[in-house]
Amino acid sequence: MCSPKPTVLVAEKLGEAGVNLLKQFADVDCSYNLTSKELCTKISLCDALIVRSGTKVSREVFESSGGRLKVVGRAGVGIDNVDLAAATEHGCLVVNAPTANTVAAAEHGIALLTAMARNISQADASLKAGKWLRNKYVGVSLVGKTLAVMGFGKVGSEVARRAKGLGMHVIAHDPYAPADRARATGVELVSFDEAIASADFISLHMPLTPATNKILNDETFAKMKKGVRIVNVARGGVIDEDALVRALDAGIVAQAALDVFTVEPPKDSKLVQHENVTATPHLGASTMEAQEGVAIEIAEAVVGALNGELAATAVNAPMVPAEVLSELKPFVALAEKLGRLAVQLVAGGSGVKSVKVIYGSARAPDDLDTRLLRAMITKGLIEPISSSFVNLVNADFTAKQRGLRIAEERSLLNGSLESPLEFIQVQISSVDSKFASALSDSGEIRVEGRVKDGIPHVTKVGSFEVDVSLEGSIILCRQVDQPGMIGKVGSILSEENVNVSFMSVGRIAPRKHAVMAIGVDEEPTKESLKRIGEIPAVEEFVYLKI
Ligand SMILES: NC(=O)c1ccc[n+]([C@@H]2O[C@H](COP(=O)([O-])OP(=O)(O)OC[C@H]3O[C@@H](n4cnc5c(N)ncnc54)[C@H](O)[C@@H]3O)[C@@H](O)[C@H]2O)c1
Ligand SMILES: O=C(O)[C@H](O)COP(=O)(O)O
Repeated sequence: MCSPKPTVLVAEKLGEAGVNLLKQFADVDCSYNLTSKELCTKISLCDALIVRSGTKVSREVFESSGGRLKVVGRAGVGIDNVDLAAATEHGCLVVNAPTANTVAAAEHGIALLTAMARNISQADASLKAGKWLRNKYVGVSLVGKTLAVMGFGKVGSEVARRAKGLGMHVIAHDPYAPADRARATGVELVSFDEAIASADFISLHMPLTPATNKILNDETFAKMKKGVRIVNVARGGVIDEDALVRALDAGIVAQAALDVFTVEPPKDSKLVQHENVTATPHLGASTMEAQEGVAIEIAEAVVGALNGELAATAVNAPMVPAEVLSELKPFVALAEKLGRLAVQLVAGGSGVKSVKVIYGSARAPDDLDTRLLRAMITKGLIEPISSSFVNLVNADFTAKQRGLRIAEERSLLNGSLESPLEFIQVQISSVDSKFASALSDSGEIRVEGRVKDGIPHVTKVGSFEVDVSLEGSIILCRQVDQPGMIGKVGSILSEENVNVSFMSVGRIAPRKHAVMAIGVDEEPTKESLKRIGEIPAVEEFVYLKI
């Protein structure tokens, strides 16, 4: 029998508090040191995967999951070991734990900086080998020296603060960091060339990206002060390691202290064995405190994501602050239902390519983040007509793949600022409709909805005003406006024991055309729908599953 609990595969050692937290909610499989093949085999039985930096979560892993894998949790910061594009394409959310190991990494950076400056590891090894070499291991002082912090993010800024406490003159290079935040720490932001040319010590704290890959190389080493000292607790790949060996041999770089390597564990020992290199095996985040913190942070994020909550630390989906989310929640449901409604009004054979969404709101345009709403409209539009599973993660990607363009527009209203939105309107252009009355005067399918008492309602179909809650399914029916129509349709449905939850009639003028919208709790039989269609005044009707 299938377990009702989700299964979480923990593929690398995770702090006990995190594992315990996961166990309250899921079946937890702690299997370490899996080969790629073993991971690919296991993953098809798992709903979530938790890794640190030692596991490559490749495209093959997502493909092997057969769609079951919903969340990858990275128990740490760097997500360069996770194929994010593949995760997004497979609708798999990637979350990380970005803050719990910041201080540990910064402390390790400072530990390497000071250990390198005073030859601690070399002197220790020499003493343990029975030697007493006091002249050989004379170090350099830190006070008054210039430290260039490359990447002034969470770790970089903590390193900067600590280095200032050691009496160093700290400068930083970070193209995206706000200058006032740096200034508040007493750090001047400078250009890349200025940073590397003026530094006595360089400490690397940027992520590994195509732009930072091998950012320290033969050319950049040549621009540095002779005798510069380098610390890397970021990612090995930001340094061209062969070039670093050459720079060390040439004396351009006097010393390096490295916690991270291009390939881990490093295959080529030339760098690690170099006598001017102090090396640790990627220990930046490895303190008891940081690992417990990271484990709890990632376990909470993974459990939340499996419960359908939007993760605050999502890496490949919009992060929506909790207060914004609670405000938007009813509109999220409305958005999806309007998408479902609109697409079911399209006649077979018309390809849906162009959709316009209008958000009616009294709030200023930049006060409404529509990414979540757009994703849910996309889900509503695509899921009823395909086998794709669409979520917040892959909505934009899936729409693009299907050649579906979604344009968004704001309609600025004068109403109350209390609610984030008054209405959402979805238009599908250049298609035929199976319910001609859903076409607006300008020819596109048009449905509009509002939230009333927390419940989504459709309030306009084509040019007709209606009002039906979008809770079950609905029948839209156009007829010549005349007495007794509600009764006739209602009695056909009641004969079939179909409960009518809501009914509303929108008409252009008395005794002209009207559109009746009927909400039903059960699915009417084909026969009863046929009988509704045969009522003489009924001109067209459609049954839509919401
Ligand atoms: N050794 C470890 O165990 C360990 C532990 C934690 C973090 N890390 C690594 O440290 C690095 C920093 O982590 P963080 O938490 O501070 O990340 P962060 O995102 O808070 O900071 C990274 C900073 O780098 C900047 N940046 C991006 N591109 C840059 C470029 N081309 N030049 C200069 N700066 C650039 C960003 O603007 C950002 O401010 C990451 O690579 C992370 O994986 C390693
Ligand atoms: O990116 C990180 O968080 C650090 O590199 C730590 O990696 P780890 O979890 O493998 O120690």
